[in-house]
Amino acid sequence: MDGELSALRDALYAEGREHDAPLADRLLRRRNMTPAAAALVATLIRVQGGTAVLEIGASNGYAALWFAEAVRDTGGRLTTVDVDAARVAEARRNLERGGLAGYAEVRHGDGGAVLEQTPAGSLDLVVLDAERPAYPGYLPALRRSLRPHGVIAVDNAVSHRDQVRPFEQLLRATGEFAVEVHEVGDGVLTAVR
Ligand SMILES: C[S@@+](CC[C@H](N)C(=O)[O-])C[C@H]1O[C@@H](n2cnc3c(N)ncnc32)[C@H](O)[C@@H]1O
Repeated sequence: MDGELSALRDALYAEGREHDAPLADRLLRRRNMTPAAAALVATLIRVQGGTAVLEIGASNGYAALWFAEAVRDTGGRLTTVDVDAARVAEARRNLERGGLAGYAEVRHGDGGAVLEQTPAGSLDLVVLDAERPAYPGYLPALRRSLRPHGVIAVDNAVSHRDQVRPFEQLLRATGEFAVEVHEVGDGVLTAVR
């Protein structure tokens, strides 16, 4: 692993924890994935050889630094989306600092709309790390845009179990996905098609 990239990620993660600690309003927090959860998803991308990866909820690009590194090595590309323009600018800056801007597109907009525009069967892996109540509404577009053996990864599946459960139940009800919840970081749900 690139030592400078690793040091940048460590610094951003520590800075994010410090930034978030005094903030009562969760929408003002960066709420980065834990390193362990981001590393798990990056490993899935590598094992899968995933080249088309979408993250919904970029924040300042912390987790994107993990996913963009993975797609750099698989010969792919990450698209990461955020509704907040200031965060989009930060994510772009951080990907630039990490030398990974060439492997990632940071889009400003609604992740659901981006999913809707994604060609059928084109995505290898989708990371959901935005507003959890919206996830059930993403399911039709996820089913359309994911390729066979594609993966959906959802953060906070343990820390916010009750908010993720409706989506988990819908995924299981399709009968199309092997669904597991991993007790890594804040909990990562994986659904493999
Ligand atoms: C938990 S943070 C993402 C953290 C990021 N994945 C990381 O690990 O560094 C959630 C982000 O989702 C964004 N967000 C909320 N609703 C969204 C939507 N509908 N589409 C795209 N981004 C959204 C918020 O602005 C916020 O930056």
